[in-house]
Amino acid sequence: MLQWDINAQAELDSVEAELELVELQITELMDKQAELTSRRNALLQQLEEACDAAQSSSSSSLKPSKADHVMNKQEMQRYDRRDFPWSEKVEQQLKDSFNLSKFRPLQLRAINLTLLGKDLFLVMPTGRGKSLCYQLPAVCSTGFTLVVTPLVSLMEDQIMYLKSIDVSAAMLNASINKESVKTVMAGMTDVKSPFKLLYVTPEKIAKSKLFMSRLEKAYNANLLSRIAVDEVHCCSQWGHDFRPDYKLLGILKRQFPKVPLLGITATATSSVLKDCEKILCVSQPITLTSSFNRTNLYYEVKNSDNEASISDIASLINSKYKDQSGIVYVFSQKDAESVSTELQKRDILAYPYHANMDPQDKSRVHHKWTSNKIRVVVATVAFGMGIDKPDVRFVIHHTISKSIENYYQESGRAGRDDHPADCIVYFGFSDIFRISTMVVMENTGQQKLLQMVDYCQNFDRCRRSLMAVHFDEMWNEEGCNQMCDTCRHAQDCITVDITQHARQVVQILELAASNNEKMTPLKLTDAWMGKGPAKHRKMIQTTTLSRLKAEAVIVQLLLRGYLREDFSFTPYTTYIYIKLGRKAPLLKSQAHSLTMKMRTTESEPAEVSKVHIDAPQESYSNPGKKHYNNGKLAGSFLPAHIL
Ligand SMILES: Nc1ncnc2c1ncn2[C@H]1C[C@H](O)[C@@H](COP(=O)(O)OP(=O)(O)OP(=O)(O)O)O1
Ligand SMILES: [Mg+2]
Ligand SMILES: [Zn+2]
Repeated sequence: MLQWDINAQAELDSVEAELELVELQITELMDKQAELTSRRNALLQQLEEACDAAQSSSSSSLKPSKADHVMNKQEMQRYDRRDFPWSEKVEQQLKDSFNLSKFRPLQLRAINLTLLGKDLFLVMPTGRGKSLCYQLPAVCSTGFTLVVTPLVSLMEDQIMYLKSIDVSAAMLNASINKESVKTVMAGMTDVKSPFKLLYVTPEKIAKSKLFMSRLEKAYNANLLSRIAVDEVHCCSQWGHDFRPDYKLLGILKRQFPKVPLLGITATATSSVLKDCEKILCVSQPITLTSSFNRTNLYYEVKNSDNEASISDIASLINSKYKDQSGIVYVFSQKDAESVSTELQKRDILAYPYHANMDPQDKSRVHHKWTSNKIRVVVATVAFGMGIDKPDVRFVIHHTISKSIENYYQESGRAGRDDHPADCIVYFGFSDIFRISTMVVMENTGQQKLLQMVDYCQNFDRCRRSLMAVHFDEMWNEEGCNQMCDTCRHAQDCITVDITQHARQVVQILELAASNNEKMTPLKLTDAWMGKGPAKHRKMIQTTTLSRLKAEAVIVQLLLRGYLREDFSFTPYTTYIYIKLGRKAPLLKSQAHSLTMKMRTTESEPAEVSKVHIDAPQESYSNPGKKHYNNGKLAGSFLPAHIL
């Protein structure tokens, strides 16, 4: 090869490397642009609402100009009025049948809107009383309300409750005998309406032609007064609990267009709701969303270390939560059994609950816990929808949830009585990968899991604000009131420069790749800490960080795209390896630096170099300019402990 060719090749390589860096920086900036645009739009909307408020207070009439589904707050308030033709009956039933003295936020508005015949999506936090929004209209209307519910146990609980307050209700599901099915089917077209609510599973609508034809008859006789779809997020595969049969529910609105539909959920982002709108064939429903913020819940994340965390959980239950009720969520059936045994050994009345138990055993545990005969249920996600015990004082996650939606829903079972309650997650490095193998085949499983990991590892922002962003809610800094560990212990965190650590990790992975070797998360951490096989330690800078901090750095690099997970499947198991992520090449630049917030309250002080508190999270400084952190030159290849 000519000298000229060699020079040209070298220059081409360097230009290509630089181009790649520029492209990554453009992607970063575009992400930032998207974030700022969405913030600007939110602020513009806020301003517009403030202007509307000022205008409507200066004129007595409400503007009728906009379509219902895009009404602003002030226009919506007209549906809180108590002078509708049905208002008197609604108030009377609230007190006499439901034994409640007043409405909670948004309940009256939802009830008025559905009684006006509007299609409605209602997004309200867990335990805030969504069921009343279709139960009360049902008793105030002629005919019956069809309620689609995902679980038989959920409908059984509701029917038991309605019976106890003398509201007639019926259900149809696979466990009902033929005779009862006949009676219910006849009741559907009986003008005397022997039941006000009819609960069915989505399968019934998707698969039973006989049922659909009875429904048609009831519709033609004006006896189908309303359709409520509970846990409506199950329609969308972007939601956290997708149920294939929910996808077929569009038939309801297509066949019964005049019947108002009410979709209900505690957890749905706006894109999930848009998807549900399409699937259910409702055009432009009004969406009522109440704040996701449960002000009485204290959110906290602790580091998990298997044995130690069980002892920690037990001593919390035996001290702070003495004689109180709670739930400990675990990852698997095996964990449910082993953790409950460990808690029992420590004198705690704890029972396991998981999907593989007999239905009778499940309802026995549920019932004993509800009636305070046992204190703690150690449960998998199978202990889910429909749990309505008001005085749950703690929900502890022994293992992280697989998404923020799941976590919000599971932790939301605490404090339904509005008294203070704690929601604690034990976050462990290896748990990320245990769950990863479980969700890898799900559409957005990996992305959702990483959002949950970010919730646990982020000491920069209030835990509530992270949830707010997730649920597209505008966040007001005062909304937390020190009711999360990040806000309460902000002084226990410092910003640390992890650039050198990141480079060491990348170096290990490069070395492994050159030896054709795959690194599991455990192998990688071991090699970096100078443990494990000697060949991994050759020629690499081992770290002086504690294991906990080394793991935290690796997680941070995963979250920010410097590392990525790589899966390998066998018929029996799934293996996870760590590989370089798309941002890893950025670390080649001396000017690139990377910081993260770490807790100082762990067993030893952070051994990494501190940086000025308001330094940027990641910076692309001018390569010609030196980048100083606390007087130290960042970006040099000195070993971490010297920095
Ligand atoms: N206006 C009210 N005043 C006092 N208590 C109420 C009111 N409305 C409902 N409740 C009670 C009844 C229930 O015990 C509890 C939870 O109601 P429920 O309808 O089951 O919640 P939900 O459907 O919003 O929660 P989930 O998301 O868990 O299903 O709140
Ligand atoms: Mg509910
Ligand atoms: Zn907070």
